[in-house]
Amino acid sequence: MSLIFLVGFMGCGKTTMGRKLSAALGYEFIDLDHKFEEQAGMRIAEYFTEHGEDAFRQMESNILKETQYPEKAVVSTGGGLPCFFDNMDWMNANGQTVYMKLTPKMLASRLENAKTPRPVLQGKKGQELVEFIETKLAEREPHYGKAAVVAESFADLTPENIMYLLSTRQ
Ligand SMILES: Nc1ncnc2c1ncn2[C@@H]1O[C@H](COP(=O)(O)OP(=O)(O)OP(=O)(O)O)[C@@H](O)[C@H]1O
Ligand SMILES: O=C(O)C1=C[C@@H](O)[C@@H](O)[C@H](O)C1
Ligand SMILES: [Mg+2]
Repeated sequence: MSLIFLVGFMGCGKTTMGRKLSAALGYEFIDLDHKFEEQAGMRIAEYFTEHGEDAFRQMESNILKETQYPEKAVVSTGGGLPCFFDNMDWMNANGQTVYMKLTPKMLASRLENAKTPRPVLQGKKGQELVEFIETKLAEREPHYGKAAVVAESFADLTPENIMYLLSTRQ
C-alpha cells in the first residue's frame, strides 16, 4: 500500500497540496477533515461548539485509523491530528509522512485570508494571530518533526519536490 500523509499546521496548504500531489502521482485524494464533516454530518466548527474539542480529537483519531484506504492515496490531515494520541506513530507505521513547514508569519497571512473558519483560532487576527501561532506551533513541532520528510522552503513546497524528497527516502 502506498499512502502519503501530509501533516502540518493549519493553513500550511495540506488540502491544496493534497489535490495537486495526488493528481501528479495518479493517486486518489483523501482529506480527513472532509471525511470528518461527512461522517459527523456537520462542519468542524459546529462540531466543536456542540461537542467540544475532546470529542473532536477522539473522532478524528478513529477516522484516521478506521478509514479503508485505497492502494495508493495522498491523505491530507487535520492540522492538530498528528499531535494527539499515537496518531503520528500510526501514520509513520502505515505510510510516508510529509511535514509542510511554514513560518508563523506565512501561516498567519494565509489564515487571515482563508474562507474556512478554524475554531482553534477563535477569530484572532494581526499580531495576536502571529503570536498565537508561534506558541501553538512550538507545542506541535515535536510531533510534526517526526515526519519522514520535512518540506520547508518555498522551493520544497511543490508537488515535484515532495515527490523527489519522498524518492530519496525509499
Ligand atoms: N502554495 C500556496 N500559496 C499561497 N496560498 C496558498 C498555497 N496553498 C494554499 N494556500 C491558501 O492557504 C489557505 C490554506 O490552505 P489549505 O486549506 O490547503 O491549508 P490546510 O493545511 O489544509 O489547512 P487546515 O489544516 O486548516 O485544513 C487557503 O486559503 C489556500 O488557498
Ligand atoms: O489545527 C487544528 O487543531 C485543526 C485544524 C483543522 O485542519 C481542523 O482539523 C480543525 O479545525 C482543527
Ligand atoms: Mg485542510
